[in-house]
This record gives sequence, structure tokens and C-alpha cells, in this order.
Amino acid sequence: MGHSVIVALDVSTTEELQSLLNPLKKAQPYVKIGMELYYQHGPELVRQLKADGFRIFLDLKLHDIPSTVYKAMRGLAKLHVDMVNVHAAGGKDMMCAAIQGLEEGMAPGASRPLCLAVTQLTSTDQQMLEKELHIKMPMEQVVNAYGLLAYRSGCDGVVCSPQEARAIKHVTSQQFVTVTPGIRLAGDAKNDQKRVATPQEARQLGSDFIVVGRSITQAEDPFAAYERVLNEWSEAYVNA
Ligand SMILES: O=C(O)c1cc(=O)[nH]c(=O)n1[C@@H]1O[C@H](COP(=O)(O)O)[C@@H](O)[C@H]1O
Repeated sequence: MGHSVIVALDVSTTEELQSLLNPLKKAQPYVKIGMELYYQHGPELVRQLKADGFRIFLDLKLHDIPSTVYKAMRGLAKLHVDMVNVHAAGGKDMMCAAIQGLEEGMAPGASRPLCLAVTQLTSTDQQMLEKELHIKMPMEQVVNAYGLLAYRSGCDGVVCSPQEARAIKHVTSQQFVTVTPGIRLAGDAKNDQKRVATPQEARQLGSDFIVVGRSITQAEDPFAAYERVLNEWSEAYVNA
């Protein structure tokens, strides 16, 4: 498993996508296609980026009854992306169904995309956890519990905040992959994110992959911002 920066392609039009990807094309970063792009441009866009050589995290955060998730994943498996995700809150049967769907849907000999489970969204803080979601436990304990459930369901890793990455590995396995959004370059606005870290902090906290959207996509020079993120991440990685 590599350790990478994943650029979140959170734009809606193909024009915006092209202007974001053109300067990044040579660097061929790992990219994330989320709901915004997928719901407008669908599987065709995934095939296109795949053909262009990008590694792809298809972030659709499936969360439904097990049989629906099974059938959805059986279809998504045909896109041969590198990572997909579900919400751990869907429970063990749903996560097992997701993996079964991926295994049954993929072409013979193809490698299965990593199946990640979202623990608690990085836009959730302790107060929201308690007051709105009615989960009266410290965030780290909740995230660990969801991580352990995902591990026991056969998932390959989790999506969590960098702040929980090390603890999750501790309760599961060092090989259990931690993909961490909520990344901001120092001085950037947090926007709707609550549990955040810089690329350097994320690496020091044990993240395997960081997902970076607005610190790159909203920067005046997205390519320069991407390079800054990558340098910070790589230096911290060497020193970790
Ligand atoms: O699954 C995700 O990728 C995800 C999970 C999570 O808990 N928090 C989170 O921010 N994300 C995604 O990561 C990206 C973060 O974007 P920025 O906040 O702009 O860097 C968005 O595309 C989110 O959909």
C-alpha cells in the first residue's frame, strides 16, 4: 500500500474539472470523485479518468440496507477504481454485503478496490455527536468502536480524522488503512470541517492517506498548493 495525497475533485462542471486537472496531469495525483461530480457525470467520467491513468477513490459513502448496498457495489466494482467507501453506521451486515458485492462484481483476476468505512464525518464535533446524534461517548471512543466494527466486517480501512488515525490502528491493526480528510494548510479557513490537521500533522499522527479539497481547489494557484501539500506530507513522512 502506498501513502499518498488524494486530491478531492469537488467541482461540478467538466470545464472546472479540466482547469483543475490540466496543471495536475503531469503529477498524476491520486484523485477522489465524490457525489458532486459523480451525480452529474456518472460512470463515464470515472472511466475517462481511469483511462487517463489516475488512481481513483470513488467516494459515494453508501449507507442503506445490506441487499441494496450489495447490488450497488456489484455494479461499482465494474469501474475498477482503487477505493470505495460506505458509512460504518450502516452496520456489520451492510459492510459485509458491500465487500461481497465488490468481490462478485469485479472482473476475474482484477484486484478488489479497498473498501473503507467512514467512522464519524470530520464535520462532526463532540457537541454535535452528543446533542444531534445522541451518542454520549467521547469522539475517539466512538471512532475506535466504528473502526473495530469495520475491521471485523472485513473492510480494509477507515475514513476518519487524522486525530484518530493512530488509535484506530492500535485497536485494529497497523495494516488497517487510515484515509483522513479534514486537511488544511496552515492559515486556510476550516469551512465546515471540525476535526482538522495540516498535512504535516496528519502524517505525524499516523495517517496513511490524506484527502485534500479546498486547500488545493480554492487556492489561487492550485498546482502550487498541491506541491506545498505534497512537500509537507513527504517531508513529514520521511521524518516519521
Ligand atoms: O469520505 C470522505 O472523503 C470524507 C469523509 C469525512 O469524514 N470528511 C470529509 O471531508 N470527506 C470528504 O473529503 C473532502 C474534504 O474536502 P475539503 O474540506 O475541501 O478538504 C470532501 O470531498 C468530503 O466529501
